[in-house]
Amino acid sequence: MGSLITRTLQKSLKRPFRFLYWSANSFNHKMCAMDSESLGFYTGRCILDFPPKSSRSSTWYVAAAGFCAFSSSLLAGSYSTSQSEEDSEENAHDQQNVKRKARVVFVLGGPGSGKGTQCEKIVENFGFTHLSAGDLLRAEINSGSQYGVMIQNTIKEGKIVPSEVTVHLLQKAMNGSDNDKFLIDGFPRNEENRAAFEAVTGIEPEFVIFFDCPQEELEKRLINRNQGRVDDNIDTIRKRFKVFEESTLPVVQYYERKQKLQKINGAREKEEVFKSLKPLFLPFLEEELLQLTKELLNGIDEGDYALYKRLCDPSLTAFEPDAQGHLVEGLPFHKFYLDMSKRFPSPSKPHSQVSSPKITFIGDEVALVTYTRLVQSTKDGVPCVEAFNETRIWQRGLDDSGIAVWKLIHFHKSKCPLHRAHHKSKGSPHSCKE
Ligand SMILES: Nc1ncnc2c1ncn2[C@@H]1O[C@H](COP(=O)(O)OP(=O)(O)OP(=O)(O)O)[C@@H](O)[C@H]1O
Ligand SMILES: Nc1ccn([C@@H]2O[C@H](COP(=O)(O)O)[C@@H](O)[C@H]2O)c(=O)n1
Repeated sequence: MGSLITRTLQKSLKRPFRFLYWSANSFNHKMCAMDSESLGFYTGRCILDFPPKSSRSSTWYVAAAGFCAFSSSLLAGSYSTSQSEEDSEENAHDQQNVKRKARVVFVLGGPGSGKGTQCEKIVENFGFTHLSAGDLLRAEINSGSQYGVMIQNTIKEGKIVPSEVTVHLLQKAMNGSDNDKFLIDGFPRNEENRAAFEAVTGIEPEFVIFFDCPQEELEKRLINRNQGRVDDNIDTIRKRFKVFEESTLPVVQYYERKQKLQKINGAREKEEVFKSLKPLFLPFLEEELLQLTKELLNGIDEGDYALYKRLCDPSLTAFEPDAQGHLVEGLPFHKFYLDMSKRFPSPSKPHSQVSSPKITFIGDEVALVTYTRLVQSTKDGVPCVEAFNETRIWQRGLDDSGIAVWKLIHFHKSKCPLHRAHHKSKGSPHSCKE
């Protein structure tokens, strides 16, 4: 086990290091030391108490980081495994990490500040997956986990569960999701949470939302929440406020210093709060629509009618050069061209690129994507390029299973005038229609 930890740490750091970490295969509060130069690994040497007396202790953060590099190699499995299992888990984990890099937004605020309520709205509108650290911990209790009793007691006391448990649950949930955009709610609750998450996942949040709300309002909301939570009683609520001030506010301040904090007044009506959140998430939506448009153009280049049908509304309307000034309705007109390109492929597949895109929203459910499309291909072995101005209108609606999806409802395509200087120069790409 020692060599696995040392290898894992060496691999991720590539420099000599000296680490402290706490024992991760039990909750016996043991701190250990490790030194990469001597490859020494000293277990059982108690250096710090757990939990730390001062949550600001820098040694403690180093300890958290050390532990996290260790626990990352144990991602999905149990905490005690054989050497070969460890190796394959390590590889599997590496592969999962290289598969994609998740983008994360942390959502913080006092207990009852509306984190869960607003996360639901963000999920509906901006395609994020919501991971509530509290919900994951409660699910762990209900799953009959060996840590269930410890988690239950910690929550009842309004205290913070050891980071190794919470980070493990978060990372498992992230790896089990097809999405790459996550709203992580109620996390990081303290500096150890923050350091552990960063060390294990290597992910820094895009930004951090902080709902600011006076305590009297929070207390009122929690007393009225009525969800049967063991911590929604006045005793635990007061303890949670204290933990929030002592442990979570320093994290909020950390992100403020890093200019990643988005402070939102959470003491307003739910809809008003959400209005302030929307501008923060619009860039993600713009990116999604641009990706969708590129996927569609790629499908057209490939002659992939199945993909075209999936992305377009059946009553799609279009103005395009091939329709000679007529408004085309429905998909059959487009199917003809896509089938033709499949049946009689040109010697070189066309390749479309999007230039100077601009995205405009009309309300929450309609977006215009305007750009110049450059289509590269070859004609008689000579590279040629055509340019089109295109506007595509996407509308969001629910699919058969009630999931929000964007569909193309209209497009307008017109050919750009030729660039004289460009197509005269010998040897450079020229218009296909020359
Ligand atoms: N802006 C608001 N105005 C009034 N009530 C609200 C508002 N936002 C949320 N609530 C209500 O307050 C209660 C707590 O909200 P919510 O569960 O979203 O808070 P939270 O921050 O996730 O809490 P916790 O940290 O305890 O999980 C809920 O009953 C919710 O309906
Ligand atoms: N990072 C976290 C998050 C939560 N907890 C524990 O769960 C309780 C409830 O959390 P909510 O986010 O649902 O309010 C919280 O009071 C903690 O006891 C945690 O330990 N670490």
